[in-house]
Amino acid sequence: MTPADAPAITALAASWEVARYTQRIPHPYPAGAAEAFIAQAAADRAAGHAEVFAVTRRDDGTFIGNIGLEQGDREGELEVGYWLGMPYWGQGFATEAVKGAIRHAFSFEVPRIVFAEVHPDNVASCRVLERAGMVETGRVQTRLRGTPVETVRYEIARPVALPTLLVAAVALVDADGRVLIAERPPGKSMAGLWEFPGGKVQPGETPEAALVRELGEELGIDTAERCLAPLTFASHRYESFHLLMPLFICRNWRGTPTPQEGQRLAWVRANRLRDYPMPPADEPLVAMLRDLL
Ligand SMILES: Nc1nc2c([nH]c(=O)n2[C@@H]2O[C@H](COP(=O)(O)OP(=O)(O)OP(=O)(O)O)[C@@H](O)[C@H]2O)c(=O)[nH]1
Repeated sequence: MTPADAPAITALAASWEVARYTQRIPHPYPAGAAEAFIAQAAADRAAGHAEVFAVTRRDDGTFIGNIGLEQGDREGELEVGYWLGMPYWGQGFATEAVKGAIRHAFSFEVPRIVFAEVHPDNVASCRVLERAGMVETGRVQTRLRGTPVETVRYEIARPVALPTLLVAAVALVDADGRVLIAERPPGKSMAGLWEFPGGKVQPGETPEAALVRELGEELGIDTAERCLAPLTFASHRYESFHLLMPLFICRNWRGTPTPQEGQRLAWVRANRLRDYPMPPADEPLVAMLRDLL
């Protein structure tokens, strides 16, 4: 905000429809209040406990409202609050502003949670918070403009960065064009689903070396890195990790694949792979194999 925003604030914040659900906009709106508000915002920002921004229309820079972030009572929590002038309601501006404020808040290390408290009758604002990805977490007894009220609390938590897991996998293809898949044994995650042989790439290992090792350990076969041709890859978000899985194709190996870890094996034509339930990450791979083989 700049002092030049004062006339727009005065004009837009004067309406009761705007002020009624806010904690702080005085009504009627007195002369000098906008200038005082702008000065206070600058002081709060300098002191580091709150930041208030002008919300402006992207195409012409028109001031349309305010959005702010303020330290909550609890450690690691920032409260988001906003208002827009009535001519700018119902056009998605508030949702865009709230999303921007959340992104801004989480660009700093500290906040774990951004929350908002909203009057239950302020249905439009509840929808804005939901569209910005916030969820209702409870009710809070408080006072709004001097009146006791139960507000609705909305929260959004900092997105957790998922580790990327590198797993190498291979489609072993026999002379009849069938592909080998293995069933994940009971007790493992996703037990009962069928997958391509392979496993996690260990630190310091290449995907090819990991596969040569895994094929020995899991299937008792010998293969050479030069017999592994890159085919495609899967990139899939699981709940606790993001899987990055190069899929190789191999038609040459020594020995007969034999389960070394009690897993069931199946040689399947590419167009029958659909009959075997596979992990979600594998679905696009199956389509590619069907086209290839
Ligand atoms: N080998 C293989 N793994 C796959 C496929 N699709 C897929 O989502 N994965 C996932 O990639 C990871 C493979 O890791 P892994 O085989 O080394 O490990 P695991 O889950 O059997 O457990 P472990 O750590 O006890 O060996 C698992 O989370 C598995 O669910 C696939 O087609 N082949």
